[in-house]
Amino acid sequence: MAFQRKKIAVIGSGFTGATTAFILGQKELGDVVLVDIPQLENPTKGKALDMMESSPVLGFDSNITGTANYEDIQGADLVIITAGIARKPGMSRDDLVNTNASIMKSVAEQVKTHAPNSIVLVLSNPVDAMTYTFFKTSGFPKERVIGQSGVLDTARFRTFVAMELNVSVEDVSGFVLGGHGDDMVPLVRYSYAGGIPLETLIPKDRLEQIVERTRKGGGEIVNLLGNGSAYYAPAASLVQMAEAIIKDKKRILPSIALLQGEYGYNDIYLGVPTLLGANGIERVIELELTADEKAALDKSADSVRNVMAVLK
Ligand SMILES: NC(=O)C1=CN([C@@H]2O[C@H](COP(=O)(O)OP(=O)(O)OC[C@H]3O[C@@H](n4cnc5c(N)ncnc54)[C@H](O)[C@@H]3O)[C@@H](O)[C@H]2O)C=CC1
Ligand SMILES: O=C([O-])CC(=O)C(=O)O
Repeated sequence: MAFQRKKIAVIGSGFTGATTAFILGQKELGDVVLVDIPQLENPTKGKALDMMESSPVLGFDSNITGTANYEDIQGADLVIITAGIARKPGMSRDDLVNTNASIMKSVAEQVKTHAPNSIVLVLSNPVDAMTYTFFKTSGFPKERVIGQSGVLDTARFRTFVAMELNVSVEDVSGFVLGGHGDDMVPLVRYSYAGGIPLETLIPKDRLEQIVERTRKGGGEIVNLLGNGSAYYAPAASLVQMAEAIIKDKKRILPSIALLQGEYGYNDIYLGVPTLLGANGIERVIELELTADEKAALDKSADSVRNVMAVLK
């Protein structure tokens, strides 16, 4: 049987979208269609062509094209949504809600029309509420509408722990639950370096500082950049989720998933451990939480609900 390359649409050709397209291409996960608004048609085409021209040097054969025409995403297997405004210093992610909700609704209509069978990864902030907005507008089944936060938040936690211990990041595992805001819940109890519980390797007060830095990790980059937000680590995180789906790897990764009773919550998109494979979210994994951990998760869920209330 002929090999059929996957078609991946990346909506939004800004910092995160362009970086995501470039990594997807380099990893040959499929052919990439980068989409932006008509006013940015030429720059979007230019970015895509520039990436294509790197392919002989880097040695990849994925096609990367740019467009402002949603018809070009026809039949996409995977759609990654990065469209929307990013925050600047002094803003919270929640300040983006009204602008990005209207962008998300219009993108969802286009995806529903042109890529009705796709699996969708949402990045745009505030991402828990934006994933819910896509879900409601598109009518797609919940397992095909997935938000990205936990892979990034966990990557930040792992980076800080590896820096603290001066060990390989590869040996550090972490676990972040909840909404993608400053009250996200890094679960230290489930975090290890080389299989050794972190609580036995790092003093409690230092671990608390690392947890706090993780919670505010997005803001730390916003303050350093001055005019936008993180994009290398967010793009890498999207690609890890995309790879799990495209290669049906059945990876256990944190995703923003629709909860219908899991962890005691209903009708809310929230970051939880999931199994990611060819069908999207194939399972939400429920963990036993201590009373303190559950209280922290409740607080994070309340913050997400407050943002969702603005939309209703
Ligand atoms: N969930 C997460 O972990 C993260 C979320 N983000 C969020 O991702 C979003 C994008 O961030 P950046 O790429 O840095 O912003 P950016 O401003 O560089 O790019 C956004 C792009 O979306 C485009 N766009 C707007 N409306 C569109 C539409 N209807 N169709 C197609 N494209 C459209 C804009 O023209 C712009 O090129 C922001 O909301 C940001 O807060 C960023 C990093 C991490
Ligand atoms: O902080 C932001 O606005 C972008 C984001 O979500 C992150 O980098 O975690």
